[in-house]
Amino acid sequence: MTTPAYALRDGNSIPAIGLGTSGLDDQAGIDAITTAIADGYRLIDTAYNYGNEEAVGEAIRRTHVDRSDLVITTKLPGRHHGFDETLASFEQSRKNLDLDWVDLYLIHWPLPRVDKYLDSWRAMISLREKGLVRSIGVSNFTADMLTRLIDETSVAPVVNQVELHPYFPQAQLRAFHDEHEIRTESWSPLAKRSDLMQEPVIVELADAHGVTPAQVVLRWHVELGAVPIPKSSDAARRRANLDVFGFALASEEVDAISALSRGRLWGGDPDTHEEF
Ligand SMILES: NC(=O)C1=CN([C@@H]2O[C@H](COP(=O)(O)OP(=O)(O)OC[C@H]3O[C@@H](n4cnc5c(N)ncnc54)[C@H](OP(=O)(O)O)[C@@H]3O)[C@@H](O)[C@H]2O)C=CC1
Ligand SMILES: O=C(O)C(=O)[C@@H](O)[C@H](O)C(=O)CO
Repeated sequence: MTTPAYALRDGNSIPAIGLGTSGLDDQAGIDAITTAIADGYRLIDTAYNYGNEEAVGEAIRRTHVDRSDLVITTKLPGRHHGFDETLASFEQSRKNLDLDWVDLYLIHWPLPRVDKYLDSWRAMISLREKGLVRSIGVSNFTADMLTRLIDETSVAPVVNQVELHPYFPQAQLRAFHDEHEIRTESWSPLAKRSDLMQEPVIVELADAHGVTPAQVVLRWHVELGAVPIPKSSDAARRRANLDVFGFALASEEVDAISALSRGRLWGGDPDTHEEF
């Protein structure tokens, strides 16, 4: 199954859907990620703080898919913000993954109180110039934080990975992304541990299109131009999550799903949330 891809502002590309790996650890994680790649996933999302970069690296070694066909994302943890600290942290992630390069490197959380994300961004620019990272981006950044990065360095992130699902559509931030050629990536795209899959509008659209509620939700992300990275420990559900390019949602159906908006599901306000 070939997944469509989007061109990024830096000349690279990103698949239109990826695999989230938070919680896919140890041998079970290796097996899940290896199977997911064999089933067609080409974008794999991990982070230093997930503690599974080694598992992702082992899955890449086991797969028969060419390394250059994969987009591997990892993220800088909050405790390693700062120029030199970022360079050292990246090197640790690269060794954990056992890769010659990382395709997409993100600042995991901005930590504005610490106020070192600009130093880290400058370090990430240098990593890209050295060819150790193909693309650089951020996660959980606000429009004001993105504007600061652009104004101070003239280098815009190619991606901002943010909490995004029908309960939290982030229309204003997505509009800012579109205006600045920043690709929106959706974390927790299925609004894990919520009642989203039982929402009547989701169930009715799933019946109308002959797909599952989760496929309706993931197609909603695609219609918005966002890149969802759903995580599943189950092979059948991972394959179903990937299979969302054989149908479309009309604009009024997209709007009906977006009307479920009610705010963040967790306390992840970028201006105050701190993860180190
Ligand atoms: N940058 C950041 O700050 C953050 C990044 N992330 C990234 O986003 C990824 C995805 O987000 P995550 O928080 O894991 O949650 P998701 O929104 O992807 O939901 C995952 C949950 O949904 C279930 N699920 C998956 N597929 C289906 C399906 N087809 N039908 C029904 N249930 C399904 C999974 O259960 P099961 O496994 O049993 O299928 C799991 O419990 C993470 O793995 C991580 O990579 C997440 C949070 C923050
Ligand atoms: O999973 C991630 O990448 C995270 O950053 C999480 O800790 C995230 O903050 C979350 O799950 C919020 O509930």
